[in-house]
Amino acid sequence: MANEEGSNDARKGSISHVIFDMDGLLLDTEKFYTEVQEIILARYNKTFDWSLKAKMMGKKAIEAARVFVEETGISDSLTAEDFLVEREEMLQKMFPTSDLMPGASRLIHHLHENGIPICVATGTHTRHFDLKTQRHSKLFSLMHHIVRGDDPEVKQGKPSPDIFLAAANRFEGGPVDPQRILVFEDAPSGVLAAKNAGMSVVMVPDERLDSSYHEVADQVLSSLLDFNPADWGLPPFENAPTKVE
Ligand SMILES: O=P(O)(O)OC[C@H](O)CO
Ligand SMILES: [Mg+2]
Repeated sequence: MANEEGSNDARKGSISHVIFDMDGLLLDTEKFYTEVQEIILARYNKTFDWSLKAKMMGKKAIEAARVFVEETGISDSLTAEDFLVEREEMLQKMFPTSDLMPGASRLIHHLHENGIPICVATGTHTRHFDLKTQRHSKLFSLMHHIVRGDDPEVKQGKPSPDIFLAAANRFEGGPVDPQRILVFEDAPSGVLAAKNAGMSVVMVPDERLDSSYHEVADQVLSSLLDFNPADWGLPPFENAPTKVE
């Protein structure tokens, strides 16, 4: 991890802005993608596993779809575009049921109440974003801004830094120096994107993700509930979490 090399420690007191990933970090939506991909692959007598999941998660839909059909060897039978059409009906039913990840609400409220500017940078496109967040609009309204994967400034999806640089530009008084930004991510592509943008990253990975993907992150936590703002010079929580918030 970067902090073992010492480069991260100097930054810990200088964080002024926070960028959140969404799928798998704030919202428990990665399970929906996993489920539909398992269903589609079963038709080809193949199984979906976490080594493939690791290569898809966090990316724009078409970029992840290309990885899916190519890595599974089904591209002669199913194009990336047709894969997206096929999974759409299932996803549209699932997304409105999206739950928050543990600790997401508590951390967002804490940073907002303490005047730390926060935003979201998600690879998901606007139509899916609206479905996923429809039960959580109040919480997402605390974000200064939201950058989605179909934003014109996001030419390439994660691990390109485009989305995080666009997010840094849009804070009040932006662009904010990447060295002052802390990113929260769950996906290997997202952690790389944040590092490519010159930012610090707290990774909150699914426990099934291979631990070799943890190495690029500055800090790795098993839950947002474990985040200690004071580790990064941010205002501390006044109370320990008493429940999954
Ligand atoms: O993890 P996010 O929020 O960038 O979303 C990316 C895709 O929609 C899901 O992997
Ligand atoms: Mg994510």
